[in-house]
Formats: sequence, structure tokens, C-alpha cells
Amino acid sequence: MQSIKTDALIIGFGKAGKTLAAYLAKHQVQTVLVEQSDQMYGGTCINIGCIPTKSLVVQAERKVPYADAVRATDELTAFLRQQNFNALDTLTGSTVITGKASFVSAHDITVRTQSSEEIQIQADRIFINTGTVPFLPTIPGLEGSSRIYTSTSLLKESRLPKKLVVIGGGFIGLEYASMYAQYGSQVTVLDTSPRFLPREDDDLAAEIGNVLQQKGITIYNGVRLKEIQPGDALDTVAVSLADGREAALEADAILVATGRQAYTDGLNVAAAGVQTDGHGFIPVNNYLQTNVPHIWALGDINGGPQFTYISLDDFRIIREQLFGSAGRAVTDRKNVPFSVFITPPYAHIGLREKEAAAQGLPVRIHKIPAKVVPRTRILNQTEGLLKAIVHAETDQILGFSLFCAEAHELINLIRLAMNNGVTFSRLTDEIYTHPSMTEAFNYFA
Ligand SMILES: Cc1cc2nc3c(=O)[nH]c(=O)nc-3n(C[C@H](O)[C@H](O)[C@H](O)COP(=O)(O)OP(=O)(O)OC[C@H]3O[C@@H](n4cnc5c(N)ncnc54)[C@H](O)[C@@H]3O)c2cc1C
Ligand SMILES: NC(=O)c1ccc[n+]([C@@H]2O[C@H](COP(=O)([O-])OP(=O)(O)OC[C@H]3O[C@@H](n4cnc5c(N)ncnc54)[C@H](O)[C@@H]3O)[C@@H](O)[C@H]2O)c1
Repeated sequence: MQSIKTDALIIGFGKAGKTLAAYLAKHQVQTVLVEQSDQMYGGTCINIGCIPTKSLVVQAERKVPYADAVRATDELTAFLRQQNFNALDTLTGSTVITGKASFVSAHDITVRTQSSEEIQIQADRIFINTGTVPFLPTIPGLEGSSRIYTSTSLLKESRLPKKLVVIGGGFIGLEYASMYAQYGSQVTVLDTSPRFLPREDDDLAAEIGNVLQQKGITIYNGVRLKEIQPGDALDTVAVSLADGREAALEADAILVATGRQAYTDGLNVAAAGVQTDGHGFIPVNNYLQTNVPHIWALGDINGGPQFTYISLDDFRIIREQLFGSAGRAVTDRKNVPFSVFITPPYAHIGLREKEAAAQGLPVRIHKIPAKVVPRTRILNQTEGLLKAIVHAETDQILGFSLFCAEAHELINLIRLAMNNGVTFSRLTDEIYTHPSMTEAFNYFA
């Protein structure tokens, strides 16, 4: 059996882990990164998350036939996977081992490779970056159905579903619903939550719901999923609707998108004395340390927001700890935005109107329809609504909701403004290039 001693061991090829591995190796820290699958170099984002889904969204908008889009997306992820592997494998001081890691003690792990070889690794510092996997709820008939997909398995399906039922109307559910409807599937979204997009303000949720429905998507909230009945040509999803009616929805594909769960299967963190919470996530302090001081947890697995850019920011916290002044901490993150890549995309940052009201803040609300921005006419994407929540006395931007073309780009500019004290009047009275989506801010003035 091969034995390795290393300064740093990273378990999982996620955004934080791979960025940290490269950084450590470049700073003369001997680093081993263990990834369980040769199909996951680069982690969830590259292989089964952000990149393939957004590639499919863009190609749906460009009206590329579905099978061609899946093929092009596979080529893209294969390219990025190899690029991610090479970036670490060719770096002096960094070693990538492909196999499943399992703790033996607080400093020792074993790795079982794909050819069942065992490698023992002893490390001074260990960074857990093992991510999450889809959570599947208990619904009678779900396990027995051959038409059940997760976000991962549906990406591999080159045949376009004719009738797609999406269980869960969150990030993944809505992104898939929007893109499959554009490819030509008949899409129904089922969600147990009584309200559509319950965290968002009513006006935004209504606007988004209307646009999705105009694209042919049927959305049911407040449903109770009773059973999935297998059939020869189609499965049937039996539900009780919010108004008490019963419905039987036919589907040749059923996507389950009801959240993601911590992935520590086989990792045996207990052998290292690392604690997990009731949901399997690994609790960390403000500097991402677990209860065992030389073991850190980065990315989704620490129970923080599940975004690639948060995983990257976790890397920055570690970098500052090991090489800087330890000045960066989880609680320093102010105004973390998000973008849902429906068409047009929806992005949000800061407070919603209802949250500002609940805090008793004096607010001014500014709203414009997306269609007043000339760029939306050029893009032929005139749907949407832009809304600013502004402090009535200080003119500071408290929050912004953007449901419009390029919202995922604009939201980053707003973050820069908010975190640097740029007032709403200043933001809306700047010079912006024309015809761009950024000049939407001028239309608020
Ligand atoms: C369909 C989908 C779309 C998404 N879209 C977006 C988006 O547009 N924007 C965005 O910001 N976020 C998006 N996300 C979320 C984003 O992908 C995740 O938040 C991010 O990838 C998490 O990265 P991570 O660093 O936690 O680790 P991950 O990238 O999840 O990597 C964990 C790695 O650890 C490996 N591993 C696990 N256990 C072991 C073990 N015992 N031994 C060895 N290796 C192991 C796994 O194989 C995996 O490669 C999306 C997610 C999904 C599922
Ligand atoms: N654009 C992005 O940044 C992006 C895209 C995709 C995923 N993600 C990340 O991945 C995470 C997981 O996404 P997700 O969509 O799986 O989770 P989610 O938490 O966003 O949404 C889950 C939805 O499923 C519903 N639900 C839960 N149980 C249900 C049941 N039994 N039946 C019907 N509906 C049920 C919930 O009410 C909720 O609306 C997100 O939280 C996000 O952090 C991000």
C-alpha cells in the first residue's frame, strides 16, 4: 500500500478546493487533492452544475436543437474538466489523486482508487470540500420509476422530454423549467410551498410567474404529491392541488429539484472527531474551521449559501488565514447577490421591500418596466421589471431586484455600489454606454 505525507490535503475538487490547491502549491506548500471521480475534476459547477446548465440555457435562447445543445455542452464540460485537471496536475507541489477519501484519524485518511488500490495519506492540515448531492423526498412510486431524473441525470439525456414534470420550483426547478420549455417540452412545475417564490416581493413573484406562464409553463404551488404511477408510455404524477382538486399529470420525464443535501457519504468524519449537524453539514466557525482546529470545511458542505462564488470566497478566507492577517471572515460578507438563470434572468441583492418594511426602515421604492430600456428591444427581451429599495433619508441602496435581460451582470455593479456607499441618485445619474443594459439605471432618474 502506498503511503504519502503531505503538508495539506484537500478532499474534493470544488471551487474552493481547487483554487486553494493551486495557491498552496504556488506558495511551496506540498498539497494533495483527492477527487473521487475522473468525471468530476473541477467539481459540481464545471461538470453537473452552473456551466452545463447555463450552456443549455444560452443554447435554448439561441434556438439550437436540444440534442445538438446537449452534445455541445458535453464537449464544453469535457474540455473544462481536462483543463481543471491539467492546471493542478502539472503544477509543482500539487498532486491529484483520483479515489474516494475516508478518514481513519484526525490526520490520516485512506483513498480507495477506481482500481480498488488503497493509498494512505497523512496530512498536517485537511480541507474538506465534498459538496452536496440532490435530496430526494419520499414520494410513493418515486424510487420505482424509470422516468425520475435529478438535475445531474437530466443533463445527460439527449432525448428532449415531451412532457416534463418538475418537482420543486426553486433555483434548479425554475432554471430547468424555463430552458426545457424553450426547447419545446411541455413543462409543469409542482411545489409544496403555498406561494410561488415565497421570499420575493409579491410584484416580482407575480411578474416572473406571468412571464413563465406566457412561455407555456404551468405552475402549481401548495400541492401535495400523492404518488408517481408508472405507465408504459408515460408515468402519472398524482397530486392534490391547493384548491382541493385532484390532478393526474402525465410525464415522460420527472425532474426532482427539491434541494441538495450534504455529501459526506463514506467520508467517515467521525473518525477524525469532526462534528456534523442534524442535516449532515459540517459546522464551522467564522474562519471555516471545524471543531477540530486543523480541519476546515469549505464550499457547500459547511452549510453556507450554495453558490460557486461563495465557495470561492471561502478560499479567500483560508488564504487570508494562512498567508495574511486572518482579516477575512464569513461575517464580512455583505450583500451577497444571486441570479436565477431563467429567461430573462432574475437577480436580487440586499433587502426586499417587505424585509425593509419589517425592519421599520423608511424606504422609497423605484420601479421601471424592462421594456423602457432600449437594449431590451434590440435583444427582443422586453419582459421584466426592475425595482430599487432605497433608504428614504440617506438615499443609500438597501436592495435591488432585477428581472430583465443581463440581470446577472447588472447585479454585480449594484453590489459594488452598495458596498462602497454609492447612493441611488449617484448610481442613476452616471454616464453609461449606449445601448447597454447598464443604462437601465438612467431610466430610474
Ligand atoms: C444544476 C445546478 C446548477 C447550479 N447553478 C449555479 C449557478 O449558476 N451559479 C452558482 O453560483 N452556483 C450554482 N450551483 C451551485 C454550485 O454548483 C455549488 O454551490 C458549487 O459547485 C459547490 O462547490 P463546492 O466547492 O462546495 O464543491 P463541489 O464542486 O460540489 O465539489 C465537491 C467534490 O467533492 C468530491 N467528493 C465528494 N466526496 C468525496 C470523497 N469522499 N473523496 C473524494 N472526493 C469527494 C465530489 O465528487 C465533487 O467533485 C448549481 C448547482 C447545481 C446542482
Ligand atoms: N443560479 C444559481 O445560482 C443556482 C442554480 C441552481 C442551483 N443553485 C443552488 O443549488 C441549490 C439547490 O437548488 P434547488 O432548486 O434544488 O433547491 P431550492 O432550495 O432552491 O428549491 C427547492 C424547492 O423545492 C420545493 N420543495 C421541497 N420539497 C418539496 C416536495 N416534496 N415537493 C415539491 N416541492 C418541494 C421547495 O419549496 C423549494 O421551492 C440552491 O439553493 C442554490 O443555492 C444555484
